[in-house]
Amino acid sequence: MTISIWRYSHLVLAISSFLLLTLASVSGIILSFDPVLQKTQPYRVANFDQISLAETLPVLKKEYLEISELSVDANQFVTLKGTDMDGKNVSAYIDPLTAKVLGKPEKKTAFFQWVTTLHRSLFLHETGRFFIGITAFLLFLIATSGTVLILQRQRGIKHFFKKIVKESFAQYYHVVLGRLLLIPILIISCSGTYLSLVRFNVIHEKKISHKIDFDSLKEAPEVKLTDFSIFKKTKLSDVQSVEFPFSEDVEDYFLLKLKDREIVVNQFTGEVIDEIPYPLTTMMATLSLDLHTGRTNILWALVLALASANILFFIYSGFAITLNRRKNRIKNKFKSDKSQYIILIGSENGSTFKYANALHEQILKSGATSYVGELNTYTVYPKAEHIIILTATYGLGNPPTNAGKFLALLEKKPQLQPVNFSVLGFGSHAYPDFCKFAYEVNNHLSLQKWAVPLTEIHTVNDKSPDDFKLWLDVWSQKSGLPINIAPELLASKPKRLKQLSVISKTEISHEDGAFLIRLKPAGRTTFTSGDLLAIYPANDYRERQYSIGRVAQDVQLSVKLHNNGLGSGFLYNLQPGDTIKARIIGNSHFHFPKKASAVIMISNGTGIAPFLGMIAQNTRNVPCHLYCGFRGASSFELYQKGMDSHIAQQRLTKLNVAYSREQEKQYVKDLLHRDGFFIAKTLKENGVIMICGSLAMQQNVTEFLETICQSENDKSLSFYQSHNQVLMDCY
Ligand SMILES: Cc1cc2nc3c(=O)[nH]c(=O)nc-3n(C[C@H](O)[C@H](O)[C@H](O)COP(=O)(O)O)c2cc1C
Repeated sequence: MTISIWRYSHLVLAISSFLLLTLASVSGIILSFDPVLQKTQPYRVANFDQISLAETLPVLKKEYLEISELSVDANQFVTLKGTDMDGKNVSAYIDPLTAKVLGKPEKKTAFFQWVTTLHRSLFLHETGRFFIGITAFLLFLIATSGTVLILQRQRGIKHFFKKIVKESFAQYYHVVLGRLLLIPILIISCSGTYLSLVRFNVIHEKKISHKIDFDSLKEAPEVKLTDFSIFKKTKLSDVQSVEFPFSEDVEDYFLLKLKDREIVVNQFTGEVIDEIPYPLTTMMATLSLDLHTGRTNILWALVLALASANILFFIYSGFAITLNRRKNRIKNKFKSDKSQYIILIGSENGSTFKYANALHEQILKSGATSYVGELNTYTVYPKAEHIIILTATYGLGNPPTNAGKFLALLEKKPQLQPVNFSVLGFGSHAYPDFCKFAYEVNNHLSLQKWAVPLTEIHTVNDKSPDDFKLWLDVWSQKSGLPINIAPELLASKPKRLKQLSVISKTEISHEDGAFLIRLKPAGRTTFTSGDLLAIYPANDYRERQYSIGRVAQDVQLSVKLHNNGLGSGFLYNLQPGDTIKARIIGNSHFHFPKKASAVIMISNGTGIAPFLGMIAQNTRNVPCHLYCGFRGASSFELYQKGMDSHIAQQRLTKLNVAYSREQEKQYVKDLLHRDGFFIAKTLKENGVIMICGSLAMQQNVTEFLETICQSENDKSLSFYQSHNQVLMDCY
């Protein structure tokens, strides 16, 4: 609940300010180059920070007939206004040590003036300034609500800078850059807000006025300018300006405007007549201006440019995240206890929502009341006439995470009236337990007294819109609700595909055939071993994923050729030189650990693929132990040569191979039993175990690990899993 309030506030603030924020950011980026360009001009003298007023003023007095003011700007360029020895007016940058004229102060270029006005007031004078002020304050609120969202996502301040799980490009960089640029953005927004508050007199800046007792002013003892102690101790770098006495009357004086105070100095004796520190409001306004414009420091100006550019990225990525969420959002017009049609979804990666939402919208269009929810929210629906369940299957025929509680809820909460039900399973024939969870749901429902089967269970292979349509036609006919959804509306084309060319492919030498294929991505692509390659063999919605081993700069896949296998058949038929389009999916939870005392890799069959790359990439020679299982020695032949060279180069410390159909007829699990003590010790000493291969092997291995962790280390397996010491990628 609280997360949605913060998220909602973050979104509302962003929507209400994004247009002005875009203008302010674009103009802000341009303006941050103004101080950079100014500072490259050659008017700042060497050792500026060391020069005192006692050194410079006498020199200037000697070289000029009259001086009215000396000022130092944010670039530390010194400007003199006065009259030269020929009686001509001077207003120029000067060298404070030699009094030489260095150049003429120039006005801002018309372009920078134009952008400054846009940035400050949108050319709308005070009204524009008001809106810009509000925008700065909204930016502050957006940054604050964003920080709270990151804190909630990371579960506390302690984990603020911990790894972010990459769900999508927009989400990942929105959070990562948000954390990085939080401070500059807070500074930009706070300083902008403060300057606006001062401008509109909400914060009142008190003017300084000096009270001078003119009767007490003395002309003696006359002291030379070089000996004025206040001039001696005041450095030019602390000065904003020095106003010179108008005449030689004792009532005229030097007025020093420093960074933090104003000082009135007797022109004859050098005595400090009056000294008033600036009020806090003035100091804050100067600091805000320095921080908001970057005028005092090139590096800070560049940070401001970067932060402003990132505000533009946040606007883009924020909207991309929202649109993505809205796409799969559940939109309910009617409450569940008022609806005739109840659609319940079991989904892990969200694609099933699209089908459920399409059905829901069509039912609503027909004039009936419909409600969509997740399977875990199952309850009693007093007005329900139909329950329609659309669910995916994961793991070894397991429910998706939003459906894990459904079967228990079903037993606990019987419906009070007879309700028709229909189950549609989403799955893939690439997995041995095709749509298993959907079948379980269907079986359990059939046993409920209140449940009336409306259709047979149907299944959708690989998100096929045509399969969905087959079920929809039957359901529509049986329910008497005429509903039509064109399959084209549901078919989504894969996006952001990269071109890869085939470098080499091995042949299959035995009936248990696996082959290695190496592909080179076109252009620069960042990926590493453990990432996934998604291919679209039929150039449609059907996707097949393979674990990548990165070898040199290439993608290497180890693929088992299945009879009529869509993906494996497609890859096997490729020839060197052919090109394919595919998507590389980052899989950061299964990368070779950056820090580990040792790594134990466990695989069976083609699960060895990512490890082949990781071992080849192990140039730091982290101790690596590979436990891999195959049917027979001929299956391992494909990898044997590579392994020998890795051992010779110490990239692999020890190789352990189990053959299930030959020699001792062992499984990987048996090798692990043999080395149980070593495995427990590796975990205890901060080593990492990586598992890749079939889910059945994963189940066996995790059972063994649970036992050995308890008996040897007195810890549960989940302890090591939560410390990223046991990483799995099984299918
Ligand atoms: C890691 C993984 C495991 C899967 N396991 C199974 C499975 O055991 N049985 C099955 O029929 N489909 C399996 N599938 C396929 C999904 O159920 C199918 O793609 C479904 O349409 C995904 O729906 P969702 O995007 O709503 O989660 C699996 C998919 C993945 C990525």
